[in-house]
Amino acid sequence: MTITGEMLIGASAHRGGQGGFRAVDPATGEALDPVFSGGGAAEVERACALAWAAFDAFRETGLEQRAAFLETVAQNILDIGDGLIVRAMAETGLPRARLEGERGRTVGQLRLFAQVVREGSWLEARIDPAMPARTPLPRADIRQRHIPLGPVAVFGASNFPLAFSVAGGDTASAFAAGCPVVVKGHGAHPGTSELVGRAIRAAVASCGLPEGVFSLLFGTGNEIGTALVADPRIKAVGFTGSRRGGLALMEVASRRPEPIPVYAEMSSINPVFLMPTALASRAEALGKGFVASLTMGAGQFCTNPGILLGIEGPDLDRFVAAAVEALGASSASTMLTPGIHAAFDAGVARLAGSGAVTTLARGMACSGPNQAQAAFFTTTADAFLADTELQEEVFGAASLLIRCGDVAAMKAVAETLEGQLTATVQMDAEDKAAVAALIPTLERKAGRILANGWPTGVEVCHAMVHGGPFPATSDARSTSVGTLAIRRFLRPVCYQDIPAELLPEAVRDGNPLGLWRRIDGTLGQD
Ligand SMILES: NC(=O)C1=CN([C@@H]2O[C@H](COP(=O)(O)OP(=O)(O)OC[C@H]3O[C@@H](n4cnc5c(N)ncnc54)[C@H](OP(=O)(O)O)[C@@H]3O)[C@@H](O)[C@H]2O)C=CC1
Ligand SMILES: O=C(O)CCC(=O)C(=O)O
Repeated sequence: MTITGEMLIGASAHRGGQGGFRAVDPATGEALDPVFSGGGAAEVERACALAWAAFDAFRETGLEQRAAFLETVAQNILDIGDGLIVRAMAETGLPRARLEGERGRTVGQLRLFAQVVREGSWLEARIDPAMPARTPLPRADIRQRHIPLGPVAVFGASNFPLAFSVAGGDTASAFAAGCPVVVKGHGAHPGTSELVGRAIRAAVASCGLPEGVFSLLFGTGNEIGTALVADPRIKAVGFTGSRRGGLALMEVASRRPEPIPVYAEMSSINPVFLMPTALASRAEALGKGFVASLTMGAGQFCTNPGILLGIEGPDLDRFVAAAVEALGASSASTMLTPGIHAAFDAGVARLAGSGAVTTLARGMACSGPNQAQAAFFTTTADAFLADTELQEEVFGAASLLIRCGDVAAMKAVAETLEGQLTATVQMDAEDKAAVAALIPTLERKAGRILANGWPTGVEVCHAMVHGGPFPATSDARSTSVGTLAIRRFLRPVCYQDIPAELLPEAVRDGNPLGLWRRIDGTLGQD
């Protein structure tokens, strides 16, 4: 498949009037062909008009047709072949194995949402039959199903060029809900984005769907993203990126005459609690495991273990010694973009320059452009509690160990943390009581609590929560990974005394879709 540098607006490919830009191979600094054109207000207008025109037809597609569409997108992405991986490697500096794995996750995610669509419980059909003889007042016939919100704006993430980008979790869940999608592709990997965009567009055509179900826009600067979120036909936003970017888009969304929900996944430092018995029994293994999680993908995961908490003493010292050794032997890795690399270096310099922080180790020296050396720091619980800046995420392989006096001090630090995507406890059986005391705090702080694992690597499944209180996300009631992500793009509609022939199939008598429905409060397939 050829990469042309055009935007994909419905069925047409389009060169925008804004300045052109090229992707950069972060490993070499070389600009890659072709030149991509950036769009502006005119392209947003066209894509949103098409998305709106497609909405009513797309949202009433049969469950089977919509599921088949998701499966066709998945197959089309696979059919691009190795060219997709090669282009993504050049645009991101990420290694082949990681990108092949990410492609598998992306395709698997689309197929999982196809199963969800077919199964239909996301419609949450409910029927409270009329009770004409009820006294003192009769009850009307009241039925409910969920419908999609409308066209969704999706911002591709820099750090997952496939799984959180053009056909990533936000797009898959919005399509599953029945929402047309307008993607603002990330400028760091436009070629990868175009290839995947063309795969989606081909699926739209071959599945007989209206062209406005999908568009892909590019643009440097904030103009196009702002215009997209402000467009009255956009009804929700999916975003993964910086706290500043997420907050800016939330502001745009809330100032609209009709404010809309923004589901932004932004900033998380993912605390790891090293409980005393676990440290005593396996400090060295924990030190190595921590460094493997920290340095994976140059640390460019929002689930990266950015702080650790442990109790002062010889066991913690053994952990530190093992981590220092492993981190010192870790090679410098290419980061995704010069901007992300510069932000990492600035964040590391900020920590290294803090009077309250000691540098424990740095990774191996850099040997090419945009490479980052992993960094491991330590401070005390008191210093951490006194300086809120120490909580700021450093995106990349940098982590801060907080030395605590006892388990109570660990809990005190946990209480001051901002919202998190994850919280991890490393525990043995003897730590159970202390962990039980910590869990209520962790539940209030994080979307996912893990024991004896590492937070990087999110399973795409039904029970996953990749979310959490602000600033991990803008809406703690949601997840951006896993099948529950579909809920973000749905809303309930109630039908009261609507004639049978006008009711949607999901709530008709006789259950023509064979759904699980709640009838007068009881779940069943009647
Ligand atoms: N926690 C996480 O999951 C992640 C955090 N990050 C953090 O983000 C930093 C920058 O990386 P990046 O991935 O580019 O994230 P950004 O938040 O800077 O950008 C993400 C997307 O949002 C758009 N955008 C950002 N700000 C605005 C705005 N004010 N108005 C309109 N659109 C906007 C960008 O468009 P444009 O490029 O045109 O500005 C881009 O398409 C990293 O250094 C890191 O700190 C990055 C990835 C994941
Ligand atoms: O750890 C993962 O698999 C997902 C991380 C993520 O969502 C992110 O870095 O944006």
